[in-house]
Amino acid sequence: MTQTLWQRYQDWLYYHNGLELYLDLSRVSGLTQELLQELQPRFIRAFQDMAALESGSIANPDEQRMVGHYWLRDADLAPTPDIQRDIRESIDRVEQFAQQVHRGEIKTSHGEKFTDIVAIGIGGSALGPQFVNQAVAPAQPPLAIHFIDNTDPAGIDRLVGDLGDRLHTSLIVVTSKSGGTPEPRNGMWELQRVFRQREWLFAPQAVAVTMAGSHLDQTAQAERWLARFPMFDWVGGRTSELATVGLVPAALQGIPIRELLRGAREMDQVTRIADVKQNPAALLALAWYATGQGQGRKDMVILPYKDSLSLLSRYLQQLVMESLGKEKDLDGHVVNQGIAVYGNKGSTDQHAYVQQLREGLNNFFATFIEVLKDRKSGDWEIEPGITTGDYLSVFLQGTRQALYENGRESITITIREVTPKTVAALIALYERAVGFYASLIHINAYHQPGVEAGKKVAGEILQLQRKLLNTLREHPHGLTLDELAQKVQAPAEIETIYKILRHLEANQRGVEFIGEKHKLAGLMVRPQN
Ligand SMILES: O=P(O)(O)OC[C@H]1O[C@](O)(CO)[C@@H](O)[C@@H]1O
Repeated sequence: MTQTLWQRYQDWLYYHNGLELYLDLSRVSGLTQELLQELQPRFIRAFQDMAALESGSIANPDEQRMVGHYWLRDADLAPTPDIQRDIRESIDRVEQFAQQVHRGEIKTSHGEKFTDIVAIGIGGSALGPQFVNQAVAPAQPPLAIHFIDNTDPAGIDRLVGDLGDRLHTSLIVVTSKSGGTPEPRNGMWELQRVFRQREWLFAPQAVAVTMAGSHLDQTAQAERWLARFPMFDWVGGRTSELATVGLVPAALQGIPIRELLRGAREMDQVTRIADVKQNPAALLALAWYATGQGQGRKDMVILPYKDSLSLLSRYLQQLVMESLGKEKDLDGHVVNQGIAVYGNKGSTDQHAYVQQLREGLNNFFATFIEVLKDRKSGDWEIEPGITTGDYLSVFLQGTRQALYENGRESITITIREVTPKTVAALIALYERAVGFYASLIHINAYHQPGVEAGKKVAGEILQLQRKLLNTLREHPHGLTLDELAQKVQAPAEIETIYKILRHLEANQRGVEFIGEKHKLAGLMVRPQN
C-alpha cells in the first residue's frame, strides 16, 4: 500500500467510539475535498431539511405527512406530548406483551404456551423483521419466527405443512401499516381457512400491527383478536423496523428491543451533527453522490462478510430504491433518480458475480460490511496461525484491493460484532443517509407513487378475470380468443385475456383450451366440465 493511500485512508475514515463502527470512504475515487466544498451549500440545506423533519414539518409533501421515525428511539424529540406518550406507551406495551407470552401468562385459547410466530407482512412490514431476525435472534428463541411475505399459495402451503400442529401454538402476527395491502390480507385469509378446517379458533392467537382505524384494525377489533399494536401514520413502511412493526416480532423472539432502540438512538445523535466530516450518514450520502455523480449512475452492491447480515441487501433494496427511485424532483421536474441495490454476502459472492465486478461493467460501487469478531467462542486454527475467520477477513481485503486496482470503487463499514445495538445503528445510519442524499438531489424520499401503478393494473386484471369467467359460462361450446375479447368488450386486452386463461387452465379453474395451446391464432377456449 502506498503512503498516499494510507494517508487517504486516514483522511476519509470516520470512527464512532461508542458503537465501535468505522466508515472508510478512502476507496471512493471521486470523493475529494473539492467535491465536498462544492456540495457544501446543498449539505447546509440537507441539514436544515433534516432538522425541520425532526421537528415535525410536513417532510413528505406529496402525502402531506410528517416523517417521524427518529422520534421512535428518542420520544422526547417528538413534536407533541401526545406523540411522545403514544411512542412510550407502544414500546412499554410491546415489552409487556412479549414478557407475558414468554412467562405463559398469555396462552393459547386451549391453554398451551405459544411456541412460534407466523409473521405476515410485505415490504417494510417484512424486510426489517426478517433482517433483524437473521442478524440477532437468539439461537434458542422463546418463540421461533416464520414469515409469510407473499401471496404465493405454494409458499403458504409449505409453511403450513412444515409447522404442522405447531400452527396451533403459533401467534399469528399480521402486520400492515395501511391495513389494506392485498398480500398480507390474503396470507391472513389463507391461515384463517386452515384454522377453520381444523376447527381451531383464529382470533385468540391473532395479533394486528397496523394504523388505528385501518381495515385490518377494524377486523381485529370486530373479531376480538388477542392484541392490536398501533403503527403511526408518520412512520413510513420502509423506516418502520424500530416501530411496532419490528419491535413486536423482535421482543417475542427475545431480542432486547431497548438495545435496538439504543443503537439507533446513538447513531441518530451523531447523524444530527451539521458537519459532513463528523457525520457518518452525511459522509455516506456524499460518497453515493461521488460514485454516481448525483444521478445514480452506479449500483450499490452490498457485501456483508457475515452470514447473519446476508439479508441486509434485501432490506436496503427497499429502503434505498423505494426512497430514491423517483421520476420527479420536488419541483416537479422529470429527473428519474435512484440507486440500484443488490448483493448477498461475502465471500460467497466471490464465487458468483465478483468476476463481473472486477472485470466487467464498471457500473457499481461495492459496500463491504466487515465484522471484526469471528465467532462467540471456541476459535481454533485450521492451519498454523490461521483460522476460518482469517480467511473470511482476507477475502474481504483481497476483493476490496483487487476491485480498487481495477478502478472499482468501494466503501467499507466495519463493526466489532453483530449485536442488536450495532444492527440498529446500521439501520439508522442508512435511514439518515437516504434522507440526506434525497435532499442533495432534491427529491421526496418518503413517498412511493410508482408502486401504485402496478397495483392499479392488477386490480383491473382481476376485474377482467371475473368478467371472463362469467362470459365463458354462457358459452359451453367455446369461443375463440378474439370472440371472447369482443364479448367482454376488451379487444385491446387480448394478450392479457390469453394470460388470464392460461393461468386458469394450468390450475384447472374451469377453463379448457381447444386446439394446440401454442397456436394462438385459432385457439378456442371453453368452460371445463
Ligand atoms: O405495511 P403495508 O401498508 O401493508 O405496506 C407494505 C409495503 O407496501 C408499500 O406501501 C409499497 O410497496 C411499501 O412502502 C410498504 O412497506
